[in-house]
Amino acid sequence: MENLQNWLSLPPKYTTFRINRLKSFNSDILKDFLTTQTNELHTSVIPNFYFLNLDCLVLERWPEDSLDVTVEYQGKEIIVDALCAAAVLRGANVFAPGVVGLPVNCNLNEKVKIYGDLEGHCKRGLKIAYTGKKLFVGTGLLKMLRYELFDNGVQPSGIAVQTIMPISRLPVINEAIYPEGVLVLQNLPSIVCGWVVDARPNEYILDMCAAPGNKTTHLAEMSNDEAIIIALDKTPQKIVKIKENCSKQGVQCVKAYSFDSTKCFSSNSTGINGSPPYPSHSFDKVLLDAPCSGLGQRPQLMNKMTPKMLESYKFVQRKLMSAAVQVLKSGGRLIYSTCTVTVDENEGMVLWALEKFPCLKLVRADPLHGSPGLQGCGLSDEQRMMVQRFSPEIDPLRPTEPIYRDTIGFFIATFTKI
Ligand SMILES: C[S@@+](CC[C@H](N)C(=O)[O-])C[C@H]1O[C@@H](n2cnc3c(N)ncnc32)[C@H](O)[C@@H]1O
Repeated sequence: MENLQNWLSLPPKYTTFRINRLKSFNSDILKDFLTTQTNELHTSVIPNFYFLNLDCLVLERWPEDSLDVTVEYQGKEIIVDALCAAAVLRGANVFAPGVVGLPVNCNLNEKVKIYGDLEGHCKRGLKIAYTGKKLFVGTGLLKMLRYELFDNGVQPSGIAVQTIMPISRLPVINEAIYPEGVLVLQNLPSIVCGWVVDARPNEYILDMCAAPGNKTTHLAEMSNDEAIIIALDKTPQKIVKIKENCSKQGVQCVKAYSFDSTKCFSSNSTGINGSPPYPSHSFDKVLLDAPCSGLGQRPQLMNKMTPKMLESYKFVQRKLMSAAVQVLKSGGRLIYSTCTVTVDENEGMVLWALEKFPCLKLVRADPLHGSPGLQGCGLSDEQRMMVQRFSPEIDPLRPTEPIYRDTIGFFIATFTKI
């Protein structure tokens, strides 16, 4: 447990991007960008990068002895909320809504020290030094002044601080260095989840909880935009995001609808060419990337999850799984995933589904890159070996490569319908 807690409090040592297979990728753009940053930081070492499985770009952090990022040089302090601080540790800039405190006499482009408010106690708009529990996460250049952030009566947007260097030493890099839609910032296990679905041309695929569409677009791209993909999400505003992402990435084979997927099955439905609900045995593949407690996110600097909230997720997951089983064709594949570490939402859901639906059979969630399922949670060793859990432990049953143990916490299981 202590090992897991430590792991969750730190960011992964890599940044991963998915490369859009529908567009062309030129690695010289990345090399040039890193060379420029390297010169600006007065070092001579360029961070290493490489590819996994053609569509996954892995970018390492600056080696320890190439940069001294621990020195807190003189500079004014900007206070950001814990989520924003976590993003900075992963190499992001500071966006305006994340800023909670900034001294009055700052100038544009002034160097600042970025601190994360660890307890959420800093009052928005604080002008004086914050004395609560805070964590130094990096340095940056101020791009917005106080009046833009707090005083002009509108919700601020845009970059407030351009991060120079997070203490994690991860390169500050985002999708914008490439033409639109070429790169997608995506965690490694989420990319693996796409590989597990393995979308092919002409397959009917349902993505039940799809927003913002990172996996939907991955599936579309791996099928060469030739699968027939239905993307559902309960929240109407999020459908706009899915459509935007499809359009940015040049994806056309996706139809997105705002719908509660627990109700996506109806025996009265006429077919799958329009909006939901759908008849039974409609889809070759169903991806259930379930709403979950999200406890696998890294780094986690603060978490306000209550035991009651934690308990609640399995109920909606069960309803979604029940609908998924109905709309899946016999012989089809159902891929269940979460970005959390709790047994209830992962191994517990597999056990529940196998017991509740005798027509379901657990199969290997290939390609297997994560560790086996947890021991002592009711799954046999054979079943543990079929699922993948992304976590820091080394399991002798299937030791995994270091990069797959330094990801966010994640879980993937695959079923087929008999
Ligand atoms: C883990 S996120 C999905 C991430 C997405 N698959 C991706 O890779 O970009 C879970 C999503 O489920 C949606 N959701 C929650 N309950 C739902 C329901 N009953 N029906 C459909 N979508 C739901 C949430 O709005 C949220 O966008």
